[in-house]
Amino acid sequence: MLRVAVPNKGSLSESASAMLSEAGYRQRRDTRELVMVDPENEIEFFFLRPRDIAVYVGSGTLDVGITGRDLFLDAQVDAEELLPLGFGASTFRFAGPVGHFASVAELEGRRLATSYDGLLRAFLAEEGVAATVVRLDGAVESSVRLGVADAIADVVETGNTLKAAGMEIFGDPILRSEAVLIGRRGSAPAGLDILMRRLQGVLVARQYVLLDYDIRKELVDQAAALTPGLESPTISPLRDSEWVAVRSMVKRNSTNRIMDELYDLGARAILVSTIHACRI
Ligand SMILES: Nc1ncnc2c1ncn2[C@@H]1O[C@H](COP(=O)(O)OP(=O)(O)OP(=O)(O)O)[C@@H](O)[C@H]1O
Ligand SMILES: O=P(O)(O)OC[C@H]1O[C@H](OP(=O)(O)OP(=O)(O)O)[C@H](O)[C@@H]1O
Ligand SMILES: [Mg+2]
Repeated sequence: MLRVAVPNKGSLSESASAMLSEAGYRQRRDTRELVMVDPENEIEFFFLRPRDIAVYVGSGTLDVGITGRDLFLDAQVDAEELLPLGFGASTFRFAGPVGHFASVAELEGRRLATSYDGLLRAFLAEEGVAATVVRLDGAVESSVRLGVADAIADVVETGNTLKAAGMEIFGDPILRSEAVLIGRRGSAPAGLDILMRRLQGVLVARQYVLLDYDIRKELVDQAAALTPGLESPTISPLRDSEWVAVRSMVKRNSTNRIMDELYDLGARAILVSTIHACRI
C-alpha cells in the first residue's frame, strides 16, 4: 500500500482532502480520525501536522505527503517536490513597523522573529546578512510591538494580519509557496504513478473547460487558432454541410474572452461545460 501523509488541520487540510476525494480516494468523515485506509485503491492516508509531514517523508516512514512548499523547505529534509497542487498559495516575506525598513540589507545586526527559522537562516546566509533569528510558534506579528524582535519573516496571504499589527512588507518575497506533493528523492513506490496521474487529472479538470461551437467551414482555421486545444480541436460535420462543430479544451480563466472572440468571428451555439475528471 502507498502510504500518504495529509494535513490534519490548518490552512491546507480541507483543500487537500477535497482534492484527494476528487481524485477518487476515500477521505475521512471525522476530523479526529488519524488514519484512513482505502483498500480498493491500495493506499493509506495518515493525517498529520503539515509541518511534520516533511519529516515523515524525509525519513522514509511515509512514501509521499501533501504540505506547503514553505514548510517543506523549512524542514530541510532529504525529499523532493513532485507536483505543485494549485491551492494554499501564500508568500513568505519580511515585514517591519510602517516606515522602518526599506531593504533586506538593513536587517544586518537586527533581531528577526519567524516560525520558519530553517527557511529564514538559509535565505540570510545566501544574501550574506548577519541577523539574529528568534524562533516563535505563531502570532509572529506581535513580536515587534512586544520588543523581542525588530522585524519579522512570515506567511502573508491577504496582508490583513500585518496591517492590523501596524506593519508593512519590504524587500522581495523570500518564497512563493503553495501546497505541493513531496516524495523521497529518487524513489518510486508502487502506486505513486497512479496517484500523480490522478492529481494531475484534477488539476487539469479545475484549470480547463470544454468549449463547443458551430462555425462556417471557411472560418474553421481562424476559429481553431483561437481554440487550439491540447493536441488539436475536434472538428465534426453538421447536417448543414456549410457548417462544422468544433470541440476544444480552453483555460477556464480565458473562457469569456475566447467566447467573445469566437462570436465576433461568426461562431454560434457556443457552449461551455465543466470537466469532471480527465487523464491527459
Ligand atoms: N493565510 C494563511 N495563513 C497561514 N498559512 C497559510 C495561509 N495561506 C496558505 N498558507 C499555507 O498553509 C501552510 C501552513 O499551514 P499550517 O496548518 O501549519 O498553519 P495554519 O493554517 O496557520 O494553522 P495553525 O497556525 O492554526 O496551526 C503553509 O504552507 C502556508 O504557506
Ligand atoms: O496575510 P493574511 O491573510 O492576514 O494571513 C497571514 C497570517 O495568517 C497566519 O496566521 P494564523 O492565523 O495561522 O496564526 P498563527 O500566526 O498563530 O499561525 C500567518 O502566520 C499570518 O499571520
Ligand atoms: Mg498559522
